[in-house]
Amino acid sequence: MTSWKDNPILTVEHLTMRFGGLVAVNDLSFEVGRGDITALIGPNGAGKTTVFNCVTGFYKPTEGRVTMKQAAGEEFLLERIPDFEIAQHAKVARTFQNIRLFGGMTVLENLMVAQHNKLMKDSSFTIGGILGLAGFRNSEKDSIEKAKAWLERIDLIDRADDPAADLPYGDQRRLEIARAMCTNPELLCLDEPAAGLNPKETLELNGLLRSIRELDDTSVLLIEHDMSMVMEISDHVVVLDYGEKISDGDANFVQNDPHVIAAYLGVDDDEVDSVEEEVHMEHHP
Ligand SMILES: Nc1ncnc2c1ncn2[C@@H]1O[C@H](COP(=O)(O)OP(=O)(O)OP(=O)(O)O)[C@@H](O)[C@H]1O
Repeated sequence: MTSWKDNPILTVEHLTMRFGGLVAVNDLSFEVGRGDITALIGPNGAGKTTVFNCVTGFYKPTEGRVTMKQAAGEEFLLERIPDFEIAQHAKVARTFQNIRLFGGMTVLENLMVAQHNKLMKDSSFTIGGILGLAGFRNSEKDSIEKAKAWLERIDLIDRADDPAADLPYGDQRRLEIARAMCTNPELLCLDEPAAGLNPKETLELNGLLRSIRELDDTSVLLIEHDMSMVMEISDHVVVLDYGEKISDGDANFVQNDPHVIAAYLGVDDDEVDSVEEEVHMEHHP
């Protein structure tokens, strides 16, 4: 199954990222299908975060091309545009490994700040606009409505006026995703969204990600170490090891790929054949 090749929202071609002598990502190509949940996995140091940083404009790749194609057909070469434009114009949003909410602001304010760009644009960046012209007022009302709708969805409407830092960890993670969604992304990039979550919180996260795929026309690209979570919700999994792609397919394909098993077990390449035999034996005893 390779449906992601037929209608990709993101196409990564020959991406290479070097840090001095270290090649963190080497000639990597893959697609992210529109409407899919795609996971980027691999052992520690495989290059996953580096790929994310190239896609979201935090790093300029040494070589290669990253193309974002919006639903309306417009294309953006992400390696050529500054990171703030990637969020605003290309409609790619991201979260980070460590939570980056504004802890002293309320839960609601965190979702309002995310919509700051639109608010400022609708007020024509003027003080008059902000001090009460209809455009700004309407826009502000829309922003509040949107924030409220997201708080309902993540079940935090009762905590709207509490400081974000007072929320339990799992709620902060979901608030971060809601904040990213308030920027209306077509592609949402999540860096280890399940890290530190308990099983109940992971289930809630899965529900949220599925609802985003189904209700918001937003495709999801995530890095994750929690394999059961990845296999449960991903339509497509790309596996990296030492900066190179070693497997690419649906969850079932990747789980049974001896190259993946060998990489996670730390087995050398010349032992892959014997791992393959073992995997085969397990499934066809
Ligand atoms: N800014 C940087 N400068 C130098 N080396 C870096 C930099 N960022 C990453 N690296 C190196 O690139 C390689 C890939 O790192 P990266 O963080 O992308 O891997 P990862 O798959 O995300 O790992 P983890 O699962 O541990 O987060 C590692 O060897 C890392 O030390």
